[in-house]
Amino acid sequence: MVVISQLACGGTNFMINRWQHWPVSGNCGATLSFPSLFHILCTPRPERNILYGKRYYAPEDSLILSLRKELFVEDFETIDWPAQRENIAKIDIYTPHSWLYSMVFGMLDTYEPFHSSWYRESALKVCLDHIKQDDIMTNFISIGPISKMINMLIRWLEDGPDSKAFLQHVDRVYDYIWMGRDGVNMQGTNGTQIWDVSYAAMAMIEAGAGTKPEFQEALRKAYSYLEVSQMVESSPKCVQYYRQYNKGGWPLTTRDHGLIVSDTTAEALKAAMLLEENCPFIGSEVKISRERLHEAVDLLLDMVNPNGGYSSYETLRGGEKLLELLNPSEVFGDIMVDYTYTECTSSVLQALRHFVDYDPKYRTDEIWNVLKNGLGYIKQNQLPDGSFEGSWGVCFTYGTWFALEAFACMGQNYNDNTASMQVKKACSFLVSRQMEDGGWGEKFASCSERRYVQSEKSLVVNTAWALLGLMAIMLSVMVVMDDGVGSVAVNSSVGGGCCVHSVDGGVAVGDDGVTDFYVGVTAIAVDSDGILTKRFYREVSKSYSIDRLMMATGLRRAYAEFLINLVQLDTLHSRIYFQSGPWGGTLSFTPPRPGRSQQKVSPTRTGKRSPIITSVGCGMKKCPSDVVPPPHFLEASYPLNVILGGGGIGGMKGMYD
Ligand SMILES: CC(C)=CCC[C@@H](C)[C@H]1CC[C@@]2(C)[C@@H]3CC[C@H]4C(C)(C)[C@@H](O)CC[C@@]45C[C@@]35CC[C@]12C
Repeated sequence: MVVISQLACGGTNFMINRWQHWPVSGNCGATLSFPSLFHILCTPRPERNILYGKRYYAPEDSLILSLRKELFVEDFETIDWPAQRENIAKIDIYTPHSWLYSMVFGMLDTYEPFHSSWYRESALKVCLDHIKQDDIMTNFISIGPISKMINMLIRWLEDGPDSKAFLQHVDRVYDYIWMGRDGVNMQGTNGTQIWDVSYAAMAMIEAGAGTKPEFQEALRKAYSYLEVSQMVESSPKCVQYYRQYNKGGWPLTTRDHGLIVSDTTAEALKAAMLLEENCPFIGSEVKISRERLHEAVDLLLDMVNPNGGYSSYETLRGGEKLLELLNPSEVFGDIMVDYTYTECTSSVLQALRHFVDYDPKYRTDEIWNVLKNGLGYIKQNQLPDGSFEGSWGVCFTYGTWFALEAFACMGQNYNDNTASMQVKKACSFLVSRQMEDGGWGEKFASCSERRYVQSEKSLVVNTAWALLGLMAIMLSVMVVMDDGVGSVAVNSSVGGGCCVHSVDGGVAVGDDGVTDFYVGVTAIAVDSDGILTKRFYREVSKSYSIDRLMMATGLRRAYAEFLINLVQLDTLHSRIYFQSGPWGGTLSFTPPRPGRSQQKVSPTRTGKRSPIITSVGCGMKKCPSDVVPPPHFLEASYPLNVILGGGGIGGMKGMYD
């Protein structure tokens, strides 16, 4: 197949070379292993081979001529196309062509004038067959926007402008296209619908929406959407066409698209279970049968890679080192096979771990095996500074959040001293990156430079991820509140100063004595690209009052009072006391002293202690000797500055109350 696809194209045709001016270059590729991620991202696709192999030309008309003038600075006819293959703007070269790539294409250039027409014909037939199958399997949406357009062009050329195939393609152009303020745009995927619905449903459940009548309809619809979107059948041809079988899985976007993703399947499965568990009204009309949930588990168990990790669309195939040498894309790295990722693995572990409790009888031993190996895989990914590099969000904050969620779902937390060294290091990493303003901010450049690049100001999304990671692993105390609003989870951190607490009702509370005051209004939502989870944080003030807090968050008075009637903080890893009473005063405490017992805190507070909210201890009484307090954590009295962040528990609840 490799040979066929290479023979089907060549190196010197002007159309192919023209494509090299685009981020996705036009060379044919080395494999047809459908439908790995690199097929979406880059170029080795049969459709290009066909356009080249058949020498399709559009007749020159005035539009084409004027486009040539617009696009090329030099006279089009005089351009030496073969020489342009390596002529790429510096800014676009992320992965330069390898020696192997240049050599192979050099050889193909030489072969091109003498190529065998018979061999080419049969290779093109195979390519066309793959394109047709791609159209059928994706309902003419195709894997991504690039192959979509080229498939469509080929069906136009092969089948004709009035053909059913071409018209079916036209119908699905709108899955990608949208009108933005800057004109017509095409998105990189036909959406992120299932991913979004799963996360949104889980956020609503966390926020307590499951018991609020006004949210029933939305949650019911979310569940129905998951029900209709699950893949119920794998094509019998998936092996023949190099596809991952997809029965039981969920795609990132829609069922029509059909390409399941491991972590989307995991998140959708988790959401379905949580909806059933937390919403009594779910299941009365529409029900995802137990059998279908089993099919989702089967698919996840089947997608595990030998290293214990999970890829996104398919299992790791092919020799990645060799194939990477044939990466033609220039602008992307590590795309030739679907690698394994901390994030995908973490999502799968969370879903499977939840499933074991949901249905303790189904394939339990196999699931535990996958869980154990999966955590082992994640551990291996830890970098010396404690962080985990993410691939699908920015970047170390995102990866570390997912890693911590994986450790947490496997039972590690600070509450009962089960946090491993890896977890401590990961938390230390996050804590060390907390900025003076209390938040976290990691620049996009982290992804390309592969090192943590801090932003000037903290950022909403990064702050949320860091807090979510810390909260996942450090939940330590639950206190039921007297006004029935909810419960409080209080956490302390390894870094010595910053404590991250999560409070049911919309906020997480942290206090490191220098942090600003943030209020999380926590809608879990999806960002403008529809990809990433967000919790919204709003900076309110450095000094605050109940009224401002209420105004900023929409919290009702009793709850706002509770929040700001916090907190006696008995330093690192230690003890939290809650006090009620009028807000005011300062909080004095002694910083942690490595290796020594914690000092008692003497709050200068007014007001009476609540009979209901009692003091609670949370584990360690001794500060571990390796803890170095951050420089700002000095022995002093501080105004009680608090981070209120979007709590993992019940983010939006405060908003409803
Ligand atoms: C290069 C061009 C122009 C288009 C192709 C882009 C697509 C390959 C990618 C656009 C969205 C992606 C990144 C998609 C987004 C969600 C993630 C994820 C968070 C679910 C992740 O965990 C697994 C991989 C993702 C599915 C992604 C894969 C690649 C895109 C579709």
